[in-house]
Amino acid sequence: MDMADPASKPPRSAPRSPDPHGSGCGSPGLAVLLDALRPVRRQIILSAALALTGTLLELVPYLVIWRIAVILIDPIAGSGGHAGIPELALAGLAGTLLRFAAQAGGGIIGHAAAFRVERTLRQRLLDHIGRMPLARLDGQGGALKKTLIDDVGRINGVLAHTLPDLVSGLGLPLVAGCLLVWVDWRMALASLALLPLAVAAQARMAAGSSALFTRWSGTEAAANERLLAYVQGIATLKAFNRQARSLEGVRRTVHDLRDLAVSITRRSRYPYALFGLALSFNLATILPAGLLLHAGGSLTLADLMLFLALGGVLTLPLTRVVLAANGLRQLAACLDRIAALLAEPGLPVADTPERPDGNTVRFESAGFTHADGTVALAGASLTLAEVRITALVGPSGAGKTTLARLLGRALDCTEGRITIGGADIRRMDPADLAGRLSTVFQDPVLFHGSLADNIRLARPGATDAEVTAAAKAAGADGFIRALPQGYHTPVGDRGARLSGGERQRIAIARAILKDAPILILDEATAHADPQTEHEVQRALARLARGRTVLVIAHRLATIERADRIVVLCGGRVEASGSHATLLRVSPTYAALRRAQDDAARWSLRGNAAAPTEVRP
Ligand SMILES: Nc1ncnc2c1ncn2[C@@H]1O[C@H](COP(=O)(O)OP(=O)(O)OP(=O)(O)O)[C@@H](O)[C@H]1O
Repeated sequence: MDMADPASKPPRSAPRSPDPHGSGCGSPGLAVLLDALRPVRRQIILSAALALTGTLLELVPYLVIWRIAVILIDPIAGSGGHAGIPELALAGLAGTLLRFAAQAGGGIIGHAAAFRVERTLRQRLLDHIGRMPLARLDGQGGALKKTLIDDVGRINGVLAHTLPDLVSGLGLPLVAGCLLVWVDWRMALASLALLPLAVAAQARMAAGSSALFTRWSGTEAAANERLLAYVQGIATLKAFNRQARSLEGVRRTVHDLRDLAVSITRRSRYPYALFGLALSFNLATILPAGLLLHAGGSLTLADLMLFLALGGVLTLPLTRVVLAANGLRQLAACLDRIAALLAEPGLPVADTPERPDGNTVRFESAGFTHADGTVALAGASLTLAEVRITALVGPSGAGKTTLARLLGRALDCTEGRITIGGADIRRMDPADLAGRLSTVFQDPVLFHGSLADNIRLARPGATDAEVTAAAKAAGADGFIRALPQGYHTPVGDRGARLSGGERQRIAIARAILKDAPILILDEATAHADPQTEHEVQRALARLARGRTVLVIAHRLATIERADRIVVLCGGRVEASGSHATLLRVSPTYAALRRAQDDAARWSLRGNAAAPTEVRP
């Protein structure tokens, strides 16, 4: 393959389709659901069958009472004695026990399958998110949470509850209706006489409901977003005494939600009342029709009793169907969101990965332009020599972070390319690339778990001794041991209970433990105090030995001893060389140096000259 021509073999894109197994069904959301259901389809069918069986067994007591009534009071059909009643009573008891067994069994199997689908789908989404360019995920925390937690959770609810409700809500009226038609079709018609009213009321409620549901989802999302922003920014808002004003915005969105709920309720109150009445008040038609037919001698008392008991509740389960239909409508929106996320393209992966020869990193006219057209890196060419420290400096916005993100494939170059040991990183096995890189970010994230767990993240199989050695080398062992639970101390969200400098030392310990051949230090010592910084610098110097190192630093003092300093300005490499050389040849470097000297002399009493401005 010609490495000079990156276009010679375009990398294969990760599948865009949310239907990789080819469910062949029109809606992407439905395809996702069918795909997720495939491994548990037997359990789902069994759970639905048991739900239906349990529902049909609900009819047994009615039938038993009816047959007993026939025996006791019907002079023609009954035998006149009590023969058969004990058997019927036993059948009633057995039917009831079986009904509980079927419903419990169906519930257990359905829940187990639903949780399995939930877990599998969530894992699939997490894997997919892991393959997506990080830039695509920036600022998407709220939406991702909604899809990963709420939408996937709703699928669980539908499989475990809505589906059995739907099966029983449709099955019971259908079978009971057939039975009643068989007993007496005229009375069956009387039992269903109010059904058209219920259907009309439901149609009235359904008209325009999907537009309302979309409006509701939008208003709810806006309220959630405002609330989340308020809670996350409460410290800053308090500092500027703006919490009342910001809370007003939250209150407004919550009020919008309330107003919408009220208007939806108002709009549907009469149809809803009519719907409930029509389904639950069959006696209004059964009783007069039954009495008339009984008086006319064409309906036995036992049959009249059956219709009064069973006909009265015949259509009631249809309310479950309506609720289930609402649940399914909401599920469709959830599935669409899940399918849309799965349809987001992942970073392209090569069919036949290339293996780098060494760890020299080359940026070859590497450029990156954001979707909004902002050029973050405009064709930068530089080499990170193996076993050397290359420092990257430049004013804010020059593209330093972008360059580091491109190397880790958090983003892919929109022009040019990056190679490691001669291999285009887009054609490397992602695991190989990840294994070769260690990054210490400006603001490292610590996860739930102990401090030891957080260090071990870099190498899950590391022994306690290796974790401690890494922490010692990072200058973290001292403060960790000073904590009451030492290495077992739990860490809160984003390591909130540790200071910035402490979090950074944990991140450095991770990098030390990972022992990757290429190291990216993004302002790694920014939070450290002078004493700690000295320790950390020594640890980093030890760690850097024998590795390809890229240091991104604003404080020039920390990188003066780098093997080579590269000055980035406006997304391009302006110059590179030693500190002394750059002071002569790079106006940006000289300006940065002056700005830093100004800052060092600056005091709160305001005796310094105006700070030097450095433009990207
Ligand atoms: N998501 C984004 N969308 C659009 N433009 C962006 C985005 N992220 C960064 N940029 C822009 O890209 C340019 C380079 O940003 P980058 O973060 O790489 O600079 P930097 O040199 O690391 O800056 P700093 O030293 O302040 O961290 C900047 O102009 C920045 O505003």
